[in-house]
Amino acid sequence: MGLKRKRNPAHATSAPKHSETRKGTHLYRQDQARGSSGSTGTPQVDVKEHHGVAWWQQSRAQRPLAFVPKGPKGTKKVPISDEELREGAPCEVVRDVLPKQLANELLELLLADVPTWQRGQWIMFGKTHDAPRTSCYYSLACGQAEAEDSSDYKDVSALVDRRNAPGALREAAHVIDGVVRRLAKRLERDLAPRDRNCNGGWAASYALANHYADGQEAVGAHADRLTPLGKRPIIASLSLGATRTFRLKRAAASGAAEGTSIGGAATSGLERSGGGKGADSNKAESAATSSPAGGHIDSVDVSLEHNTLVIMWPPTQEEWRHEVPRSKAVGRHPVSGSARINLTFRRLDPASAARAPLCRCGNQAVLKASLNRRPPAGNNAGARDGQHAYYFACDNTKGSCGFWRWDDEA
Ligand SMILES: O=C(O)CCC(=O)C(=O)O
Ligand SMILES: [Fe+2]
Repeated sequence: MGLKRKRNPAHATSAPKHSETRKGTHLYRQDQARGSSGSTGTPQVDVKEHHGVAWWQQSRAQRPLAFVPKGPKGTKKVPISDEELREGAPCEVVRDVLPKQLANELLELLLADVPTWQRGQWIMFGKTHDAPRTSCYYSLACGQAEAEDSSDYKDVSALVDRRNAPGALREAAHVIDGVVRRLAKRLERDLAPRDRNCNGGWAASYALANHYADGQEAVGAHADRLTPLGKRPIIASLSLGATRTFRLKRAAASGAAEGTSIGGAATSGLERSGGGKGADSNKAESAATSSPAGGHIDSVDVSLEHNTLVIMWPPTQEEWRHEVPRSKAVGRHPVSGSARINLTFRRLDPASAARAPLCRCGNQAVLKASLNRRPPAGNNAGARDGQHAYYFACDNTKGSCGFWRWDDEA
């Protein structure tokens, strides 16, 4: 706090520009350029040029970060621009989001904290497994971590503890709140009323931190829990350290049948869908339907470089799944090496958490979105945004009691 930092253009324009003159940038970019010839973790691309400029000559701002699969098997990756990503998927990337010095300081500070983070656990067929990453919650609610109700969290596991965010993390959250609110202006009417700028705008109340020591650590395909965040949440995801691939797929395109639900998968259950074991293998599934022109995207890989923010706008958690697959090609960072830290900035919606009924097991049921989008006859579930029907269901991974109820919130 209180440190003088250079102003970042990302905070002032909707298409942040890379500053060639920013102090300290030059050295770092040389390092990135070295990495880009082989080890940035960027997906293998079959083209050498994008928008007429050779790959290695492109500045960080021009270099495409998003790639869609092409060809019948989806093995080729075609770069798309930031605008094409924004048009084809409900998410966008902001490069160099934090002042460089703050991003580096935050990385070092969190790396020092990492040995105290814990592995979440998940249960499959009655067996408990350790998550392939370590995690921790940082509360941004003004030093209130102890006072908050632990049942409000549970994105990961009751095992993962919460602590008050250090100053640099609060400062980063403040910058990110501002960036999200600025970019949210054009989406105002698609946002949940609580997040609209006319109601004061979105602000993160906590950050879920994940540490991936190397390319063997991952998170499987999932949607983040709606229960603690409410319907149509905004989630802002900051990457620090090594470069990894963030894969987004439409839930319907990843094999979900009509009526399939999404949005209730706890991170503790993520590995069920493949992140634990060679998640790269599901690459080809939706390849044929992705448009490199950006009009319609079913699947996209985003290369997450140090200090890049991905904003998942609604309805990402309702309609898409995201993952960080295992990978041999991790783009090393000068400070963290092969390790990557991710912070997902989220806003708790205590009213949403409080509405979840108890299932017959006596646990809080989870809120899920139905992908078939049809509110049931005679029920106003889903009528509020006209897009999704929502329901509550038992979340007991050791054996469901079968509890299920439409959410009829008007
Ligand atoms: O590491 C990432 O980029 C994603 C993490 C994530 O999806 C989660 O914590 O829910
Ligand atoms: Fe997630």
